[in-house]
Order: sequence, then C-alpha cells, then structure tokens
Amino acid sequence: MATSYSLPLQERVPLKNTLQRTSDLLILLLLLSLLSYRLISLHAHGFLFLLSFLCESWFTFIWILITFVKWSPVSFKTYPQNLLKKFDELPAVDMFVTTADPKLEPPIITVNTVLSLLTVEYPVEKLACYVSDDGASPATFYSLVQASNFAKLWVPFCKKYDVRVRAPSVYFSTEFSPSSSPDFVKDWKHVKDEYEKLCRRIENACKDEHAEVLKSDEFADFSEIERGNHPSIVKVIWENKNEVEDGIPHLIYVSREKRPNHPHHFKAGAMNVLARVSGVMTNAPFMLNVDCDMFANNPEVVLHGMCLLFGFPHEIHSGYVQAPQQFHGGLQDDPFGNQLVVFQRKIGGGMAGLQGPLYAGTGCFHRRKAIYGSPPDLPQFHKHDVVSNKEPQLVFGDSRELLDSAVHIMSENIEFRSANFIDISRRIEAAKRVASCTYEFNTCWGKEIGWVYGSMTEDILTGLRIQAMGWESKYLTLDPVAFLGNAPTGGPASLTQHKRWATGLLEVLLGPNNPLLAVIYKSLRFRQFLAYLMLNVWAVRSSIELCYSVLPAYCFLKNTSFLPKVNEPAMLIPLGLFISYNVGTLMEYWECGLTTRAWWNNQRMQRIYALTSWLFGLIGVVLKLMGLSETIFEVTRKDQNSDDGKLDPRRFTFDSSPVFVPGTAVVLLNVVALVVGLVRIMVNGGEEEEGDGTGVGEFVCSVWVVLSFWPFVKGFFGKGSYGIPWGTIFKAAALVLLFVQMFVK
Ligand SMILES: O=c1ccn([C@@H]2O[C@H](COP(=O)(O)OP(=O)(O)O[C@H]3O[C@H](CO)[C@@H](O)[C@H](O)[C@H]3O)[C@@H](O)[C@H]2O)c(=O)[nH]1
Ligand SMILES: [Mn+2]
Repeated sequence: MATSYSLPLQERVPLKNTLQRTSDLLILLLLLSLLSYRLISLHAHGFLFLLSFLCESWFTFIWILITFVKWSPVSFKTYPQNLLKKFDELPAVDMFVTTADPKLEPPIITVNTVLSLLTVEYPVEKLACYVSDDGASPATFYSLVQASNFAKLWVPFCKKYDVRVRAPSVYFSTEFSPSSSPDFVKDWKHVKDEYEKLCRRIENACKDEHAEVLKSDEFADFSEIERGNHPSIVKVIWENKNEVEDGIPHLIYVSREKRPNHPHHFKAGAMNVLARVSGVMTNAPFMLNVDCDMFANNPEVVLHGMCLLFGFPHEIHSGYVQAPQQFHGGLQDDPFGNQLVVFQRKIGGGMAGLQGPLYAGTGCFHRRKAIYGSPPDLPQFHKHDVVSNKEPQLVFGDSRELLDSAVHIMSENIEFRSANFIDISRRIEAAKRVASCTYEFNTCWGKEIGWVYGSMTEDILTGLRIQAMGWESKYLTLDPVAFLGNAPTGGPASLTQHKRWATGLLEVLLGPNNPLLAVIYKSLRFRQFLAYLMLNVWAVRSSIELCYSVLPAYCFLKNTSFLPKVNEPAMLIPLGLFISYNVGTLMEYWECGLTTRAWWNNQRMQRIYALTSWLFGLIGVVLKLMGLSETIFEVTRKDQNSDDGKLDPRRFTFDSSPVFVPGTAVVLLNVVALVVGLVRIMVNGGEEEEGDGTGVGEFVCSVWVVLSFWPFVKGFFGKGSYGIPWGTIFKAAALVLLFVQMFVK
C-alpha cells in the first residue's frame, strides 16, 4: 500500500485578501451607519423610513453573512505525480452521468461527456461509467452503443498523442498544428472522419424515433414503452473483460423503472438508482458524478481528485471533493450573469477555507461510504449514525447483493483492494431490481442515505447532510479546469434555472434537514451554517428587493422621499454606500480577469433574477407549504443552436411565462414615476408644493432600477422573442394601476 509518507499529495494555500476584507468592512460600516441614521430620524419621518429600515436591515444581514463567508479563502495545490509514487495501486472509481430528455439534452452532448470520462488518465480496470437516462430513450441508448464503438479508436488515439481535451466535439473544433508529424495527421484525419460519421448516425437516430437502426433485438426493451411508465432497463454496453493497456472502462446504460403514480424524485432519484446499480455491479469505494453536459476537460482530473481524497491525515477532511462549475463556450461578458466566475472564486474559495465547498451536483468525487450515511471514522461522530443503529434491510433495502456490497464499503481500509473482475453481466437482474420504483419503500434512501429528497437543489441538501455528519469537503481548482459544461442562454432558460435554484434553496431551509438544526444538533460548523443560510434565503430576498425597487417610484408619485436630501450631511452615507459597493464589486470582477461589462451584466442580472425567478421561487414554496402545488425540476435546455442561428444568443428573450410579469411591472412603475416627477418639476418650475419633495437620491435609485432592467425596457419595443408579449405587458400594467390605486391615489 503506502510506500512513502513524506511525499505530499496536496498543499493548502491561504489566499491574500486584505483589500477584499477592507472593502467588505467599509461597506458593512456604511450599512450600519445607514441603519443608525434611520433609527435616529425615525420619529420625524414615520412609515417610509421604517420600511426602508427593514429592507436595509435585511441587506445588512446578508452582507454580514457574505463578509463572513469570504473572510479566509484558501486554495489547494495537488501533486498527482506523488500519488503514483506513494501507492502501488489506486482505488476504483464509478463514474455517473445523468441525462433526462433527448430533446433538451441532445445525445451527442451526453456522448461527448461519456467519451471524455472513458479516456481519463487512470488505470482502466479501476473505472466504470454508468449513464442514467430518465428519458428511457432508444436514441440515447443507440448513441451510447455507437460511442462505445468509436471509443475503440478514440481511447488509443488520446493516449498515444496525449490529447488534452478528450471531448471529441471540442477537440475537433480546432485544427491540428502545422508542425505535426505526418503519422499524427493521418491518424487525426481518420479519427475525425469517424467522429463525423458517429455524429451523423446519432443525428439520424434522433430525428426519427422509429428509425430502422432502432429496430434490432437490442432495442426490444424500448419498444412500446411510455416515457413515464416502463420497467427498469439495465444494459451493459461494454464490459472490460481483460486488462489490456488501451482498454476501455465498463459502460453501462440504466433507465430506472417509472410508474405514473410513483414519485421519482427527479435527479436525486436517478442518482440513488445509480448508487445502487453500481453497488451491485462494480461497487467502487469512490464515485464521480457529472451532468450530461459536463465533460472532463482535464484528463488527469481523477488523479487530482484522489490527491484531495487521500492527501490529509484523516478521512474526515475530505468527505467529497467538488470542482467548481465552469462553462464551455460561454458568451462574451456573460450577458445572462450565469457563468458564476466571481461567485465560484469568492464564495467557493471562501467556503473552501471553512468546512468546505457545497456539493454542486456535478463535477464531484464522493466517498461511497459518506453517501451511504457513514460518519467519519472517529469515536465522537457515531452518535447520529443510522447505519449502525438500524437493521441493514431497513437502511439499504432487501437486495442481498446490495447488502453484501454495502457491508464491504463500510468495512475499513477497502480503498486499495484490487479490483476483482466480477462478471458484471451476471448482475443485470440484481441491478434491475434495485432500479425498480418500489425498491426504496421502507428504507432510508433519500432520507438518511444517498441523495436526499425534498428539494429541487438535491445537491445542496445532500452536501449538507454529509457535512452535518462531520465530514469536511475539498475544492478542486485545476488549470486547465476540471470539468466544463453549458450555461443556459436566453431569458426563459436562465430564469427557469434560477427559479429552480431559489425554490430548492428555500426548500432546504424549511425542510427537516435544514442547516439550523444541523448546526445545533449535528456537526455542521457555525461559519459553514452562515454560508448555507446566505444561499438558502435567495427567494426571501426577492420580496425585500421588490419593496426596495418600488420605494423610489412611490416617492415620486407621492412627492416625498426615503433618502436624505443633497444638502443634508447624512446624504454622504447612501452616496458612500452606492460608490463603495459598486467599486468593491467591480474590483472583484477585475481581479478575476473579467471586464467592466461582465460586472455590469452580472449586477443587472442579479436584480432581474431577484424580481423574477427568486420571487416565483418564493411563491412556489409558499404554495407547496399550503399543499396547493408541488415543485418540479424543469430541465435546462443544453443545445444552443436550437433556433438554427436565427436569434442573437446575446440578446435577452421573452416568452409568455408569468415569471416576466413582476419585472415588467417594476420597470413600468419606475418609468411612470420618473415621468410624473419630471412633469411636476416642469409645471411647478421648482416651486414648493405639498409633500417634502422628491430628491436626487430617489431619482438616482429609479434610474438605476430602469437601467438594471434595460433588457425589459428594450423588450417593450422588441419583436418576436425579443419583445415582451402583450399579455405580459397588460398584466404588468394592471398591477401598476392596482398599486397606484391602493397606495398613491
Ligand atoms: O428528472 C431529472 C431531472 C434532471 N436530471 C439531470 O440532472 C442534471 C441537471 O439538470 P440541468 O437541467 O442541467 O440543471 P442545471 O440547473 O444546469 O443543474 C444545476 O442545478 C441542479 C440542481 O438544481 C444540479 O442537480 C445540477 O448538478 C447543477 O448543475 C442533468 O444531467 C439532467 O439530465 C435527471 O437525471 N432527472
Ligand atoms: Mn446543467
């Protein structure tokens, strides 16, 4: 096993952030001054100041959380070369890919992800790749079969020429260098040619579900089934029977059983099936999971991951290893504010210095043991342990094969035992059984073990469960980056994604496994709790932001103010805040190598998400609490060329979804308010009338709201999907009228 203890596998590097801390504290100080000012002058101003005070208290609260989370960032360097010197043998890894819908997630995307995983630099006999298809699509299955044939060319090609990006679509999107050897050029052309043929075959199969190629016996399981109503399908596409050097890892297709009246728990349900199916087949002690669009961009990624899993004195220090979500082919300057670069760097890096990063749902290495509900192997952590307190059948279910495999996982020091070549084809029946929709009845799946149910952000909830058991997690930031995926484009897709996140995050806070209980009764650490809290309240934040963006408009309509006047010294506080917040956040963008444009796009999208997606997230959760509706996982569209290039991908688009109504209403209200204010100045010529008058502060605020919602302003005049539908405009106008009627008169 271990041969040398002196070789480090990782190094913890604290990141310098004096400037960041100063800027964050300055903003906090100004926020506190603003609150004091409100309190002192409350009696003279009354209700409007009270309302402002409440909103600003909330902003201060969030800012305190953010400051805490960003306070002591770290990063980790990894040394995979030492891994190979230190251990004679590496542990096995099961790799999971999830896909759900062949229309929204074209199989060629999944195929590229799978090919990038099959070619990672790691002993082939230690790897297995499982694909979960919630779409039960013969086209997806066909694509994977074709891909496994292509892999017989692709794997040796990548290893022979040390290809750096092993997703063929990305690799072949650039030409080879002119100085390449003739041998290489010949191979390159041949493999590229074969890849193009593969693409065409897949495309044809996707066009026509009844295509001739989908008729052979191999596809019998898919004939006459409905998408939400079919038995489990498990197929071994490729079994690696001998350990040849250029071999290909096992590839297994899984489509779990679905029945109309059984809740299937979306992605979390799919992940639990993958955990069980792989448990009865290869049962690797470690698992890597990625979404179908997240290809491995760094072929050494698994080796680096192992460095963080084994680089610490005790297993407790890395329950899971998460790579930041990064995106491929992202639009210039991040027009939809969803490339999350600064978020990953600042919040991700900050959390890496606490108990560890959140589980982000993709690009994560898991310890199977932690997924199975085991606490770290230390005496103080056994008090919340379901696994040792309950009958195994009541924890894992009654599959003999699964129970045996789980016992193996829970036993000590299994990590480095060599892979025993079990005949995985003989495990298909066992696999189908654990993939059935009744298997989880009267077990702990989805509660104390596995991926946790009850939130649209199953990832956050599952990571929280693991950290609540005392595990830390580690952040894997590599260069070249570990994994790359697709960020949604266009208004509807981006807003839907944020709506799901806001919903899910709030579900976590209100659910039985919330961070507050975890910090009080379990082993979640305090600052880690603050980090979860900061995210969990996104949806709540929407109502506060809504109130604050309506305030300046209200002031114009009533000819009053909620901010100090220019000639009052107190005006310096909001002015200072406005400047320091914008300069402070702009500096973060520059520090991450981003443009001022990207900063502005993110600022404005934050406001837009808050008043659209997050607000609907809040409403969704309230309706769920009242038992009026269920929240559902809406899958994000992955192909960017779905409109055949007719639309400019950078422009904001609309559809008739109600999610656009509140944003439209806020813009309308502020525009009306600005017009009223302007007319008042022209009519009165600056002379006093009743009310204490609206000042420059309110003017700046109103203009800022309108600028933040500029895509909506353009949407009033846009055509087709660039325009806000008339129905939405009418509904928004009705809301504005209602508001004026109720509050202004
Ligand atoms: O019923 C379902 C629904 C989704 N998925 C898969 O879940 C993944 C994520 O779905 P996607 O539509 O891409 O959502 P995103 O918003 O891009 O996903 C982010 O947010 C999710 C939680 O909301 C996490 O699960 C993801 O890992 C994270 O990348 C995809 O591979 C889907 O195929 C399923 O397998 N079954
Ligand atoms: Mn995605």
